[in-house]
Amino acid sequence: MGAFLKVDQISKRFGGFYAVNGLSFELKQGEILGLVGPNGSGKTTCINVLSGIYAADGGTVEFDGKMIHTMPSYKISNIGINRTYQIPKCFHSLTVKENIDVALAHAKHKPQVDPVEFLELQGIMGRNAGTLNTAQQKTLDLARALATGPKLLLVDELAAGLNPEETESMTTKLLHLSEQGVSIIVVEHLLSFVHALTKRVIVMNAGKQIFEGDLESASKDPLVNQVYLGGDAV
Ligand SMILES: Nc1ncnc2c1ncn2[C@@H]1O[C@H](COP(=O)(O)OP(=O)(O)OP(=O)(O)O)[C@@H](O)[C@H]1O
Repeated sequence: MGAFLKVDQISKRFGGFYAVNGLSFELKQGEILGLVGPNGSGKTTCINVLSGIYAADGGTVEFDGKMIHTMPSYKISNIGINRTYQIPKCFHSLTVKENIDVALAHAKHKPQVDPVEFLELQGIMGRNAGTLNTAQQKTLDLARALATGPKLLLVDELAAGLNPEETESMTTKLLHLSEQGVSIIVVEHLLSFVHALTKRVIVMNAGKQIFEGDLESASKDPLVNQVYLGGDAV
């Protein structure tokens, strides 16, 4: 199968500073890619460009046969890319049900899974999102993304704030989505989570890719060790 997502030399700068600087990679349908690297290396900015939060200053992004790098975020969402946020972006004054209903109302694709059942949210549907703990808000953020039936799901530090049991459960769920054909990019500091999800990671530093391969090989790479891992990958 060919590339479903083709990112070619994308750049994003803030003033004169390049947060992402000539990043290229491809992703197949149903594939999971880990995007890792030190703080400030450009991972979230990459996700922000792919989801249309920022327009790229250079380069192209092709998704499912369409060039999307100049599209606004709502159009990108409509064609099947959706995401979670490092700090979940649910509506705090709405209930969990209302939050999911808003996403369902805007969905252009049938969800692959029922987000409520899949993420086991039945017990908190009447709670206001603002009263949820971090793990619950992250799960709700994911539910809202899944309600849109994404073909490409971008998850930004989903495991941060989850306990080991919740992390394991999240791993199983993301693997299930990938088996359903959903491509997933996982931005993550918790490398054991990434390791459980995929053999393919890109290590970023200063806006550029410095390594592509599996985490075990990354741990043996001198540059990755120098800037990021300190010799301890998984
Ligand atoms: N809106 C913005 N305005 C100015 N600088 C920004 C903006 N967003 C990100 N940056 C800068 O771009 C660089 C990359 O940030 P980014 O959040 O993409 O890194 P990251 O790899 O996701 O980091 P972390 O792992 O800490 O989340 C950082 O130096 C950051 O300060």
